Amino acid sequence: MVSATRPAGAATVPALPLPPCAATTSAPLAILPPIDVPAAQRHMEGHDHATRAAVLAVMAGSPTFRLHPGESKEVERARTAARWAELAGAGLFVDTVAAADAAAGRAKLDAIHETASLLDYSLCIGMSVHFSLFGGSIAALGTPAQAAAWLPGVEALTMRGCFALTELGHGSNARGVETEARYDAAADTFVLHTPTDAAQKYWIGGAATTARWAVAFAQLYMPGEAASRGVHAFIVRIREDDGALVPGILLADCGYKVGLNGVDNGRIWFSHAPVPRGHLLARYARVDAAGVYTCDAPSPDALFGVTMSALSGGRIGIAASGVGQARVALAIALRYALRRRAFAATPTTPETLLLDYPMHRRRLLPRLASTVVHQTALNDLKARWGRALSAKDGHVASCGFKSIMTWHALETMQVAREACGGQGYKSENRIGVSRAALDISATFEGDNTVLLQQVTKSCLASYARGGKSGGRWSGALEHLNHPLPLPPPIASMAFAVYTLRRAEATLLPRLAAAIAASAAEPGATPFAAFTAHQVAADAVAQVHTQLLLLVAFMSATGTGGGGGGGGGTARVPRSLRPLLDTLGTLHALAVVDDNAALLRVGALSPADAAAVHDAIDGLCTALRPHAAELAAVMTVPDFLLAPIAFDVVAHNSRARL
Ligand SMILES: Cc1cc2nc3c(=O)[nH]c(=O)nc-3n(C[C@H](O)[C@H](O)[C@H](O)COP(=O)(O)OP(=O)(O)OC[C@H]3O[C@@H](n4cnc5c(N)ncnc54)[C@H](O)[C@@H]3O)c2cc1C
Repeated sequence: MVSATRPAGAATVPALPLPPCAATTSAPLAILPPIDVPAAQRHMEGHDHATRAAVLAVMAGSPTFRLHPGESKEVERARTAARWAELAGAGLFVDTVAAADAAAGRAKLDAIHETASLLDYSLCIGMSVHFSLFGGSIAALGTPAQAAAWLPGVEALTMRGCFALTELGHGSNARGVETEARYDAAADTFVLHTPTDAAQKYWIGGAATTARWAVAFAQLYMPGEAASRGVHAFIVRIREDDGALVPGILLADCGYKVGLNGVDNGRIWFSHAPVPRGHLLARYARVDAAGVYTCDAPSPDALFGVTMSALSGGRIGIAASGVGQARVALAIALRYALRRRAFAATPTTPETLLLDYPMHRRRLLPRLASTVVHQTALNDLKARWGRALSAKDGHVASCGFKSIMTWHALETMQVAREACGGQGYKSENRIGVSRAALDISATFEGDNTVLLQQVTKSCLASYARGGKSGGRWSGALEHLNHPLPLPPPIASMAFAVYTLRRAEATLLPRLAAAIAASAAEPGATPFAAFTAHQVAADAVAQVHTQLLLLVAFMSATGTGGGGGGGGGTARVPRSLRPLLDTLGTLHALAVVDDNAALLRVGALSPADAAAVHDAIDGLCTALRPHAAELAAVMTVPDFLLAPIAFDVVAHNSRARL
């Protein structure tokens, strides 16, 4: 995607000059002081700025990182591998998964994955399967001795791994995987076996060609026992270092996908494959030299919960890649809308810039505002992860944020591609191709719909706990203890918080009562009782997650009155407050406008709904003069944009044929 009309790649994020045709055809007054773009870009990046700059420098400086859409999966895989090797060659992975300071190592890795994802989602996912899922499983589920033995090889890429949880027959219901690990006391090994074709491991990133090792999840059977001790994780060699097959392992390629073809997803069958006893990741459950099994969790179900929640940090990475790609799409679409003209009022007047159409602003600017809010809330979550956040709150936030943010990103990319018209459909203009790759983010690392059920279940548990303690609720449900105050002004974040809380105060007790009534029916199970009310449960999760997001943004930025009790980091420079206040308000209005449940439960009156709807147009119009700066706030270097973000006519000139 090298273009004579585009600037050569730059290692740092440049300030975006206002294009000459960005003058408005109508001229609304600016509501903000000039935006402090460099400060806003640092805010969007959040952390590890030097690492991000180093990744960008490698990407900008190497022909390996130029884009070539439409290649075969073999060529794409080879290119992804070459890109990964160049990043490794630049020493970027030193002090990541094997770092003495695990939190700093994780933050550095996040920065590398997020920056790579701006260019190539396959590169991001290939790396994150190896480092965060394979290495992350060893770190989270292994003993300190296992971590010390294996993580240096993971970091140095001498122990290439994949993450083998999903089976053809069991994806979302990972607890139901059928792969067996039977402990053989005489040989002091586990024997891994795939009992049926439905139990083959499926979609395993890296398994088709690159991985030499897998963390494989299997039901553990101890000698003489018919019942499984639950799902356990094993480190299994699936190929020799030279790529040769190993006995007992059969591997196959998943073939072409809708996108993400730079990742070699594969299938794995185990055929009575022996695995040394010391290769069971043994932080929470173990078999000792005498063949005795012990587990720190009270039941196989509890062990599964601990095992999966240890991995929930990976969902934050998926959310972050989504937000990053929404930023790229918005930067491209906004810049295009500041150059492209269509229709004139009279034959003698210039045609109108796309961004001077109210509808065009309405499609792009609320999404841009939400993208900034999501990025801020995510940066705040990462800063608090493992420190000022309980495991339960982290799990809820990671499930909810991943779902809302990846759906938002996918819709935003679709809108951005349409906003660029036919040019948006051209591969070289990136948005559609990136959207196809990102599409999978809605269903992997936890299917979004299923993840939102986790959010609701946690809300229901907290609600029941509060009820049992005499109607005293805590944490995110603390607002249920107080009557709601008078409604704040409509064009404010506080109004959205007020409205979402009103809705939650109705939806959650109503759902709890409905599930309790179903559970009291003869022969009912907790599963059936919850399932009967899944649709209402989804509305609770949507409202709860939007609240978490907005409150996190307000407390992390000190805007909108602080947001009522979020544990945010509030470190943003003063110069950014007006921008963040305005974008936060626009996002808040859009959330209320989009959520029909608020009207259904009477948390929002039809008159207020109409006022919210109109206020969005007002803010979009007012932000119009800042559009070029807002495109720069998306923090995408020029070399990661697309030809349509520059002079599309020059790029397509006859002279360049
Ligand atoms: C490109 C790609 C890469 C992947 N990489 C890996 C990897 O490296 N390692 C790995 O282990 N896995 C990987 N996966 C697998 C991925 O994690 C699973 O696809 C995911 O968990 C969903 O499982 P499933 O595909 O079986 O869908 P299903 O679980 O069959 O879901 C299908 C649909 O049913 C709905 N549904 C399911 N249960 C419920 C319910 N209780 N209530 C309401 N609706 C429900 C879901 O919302 C979804 O829409 C990858 C998948 C892909 C496509």
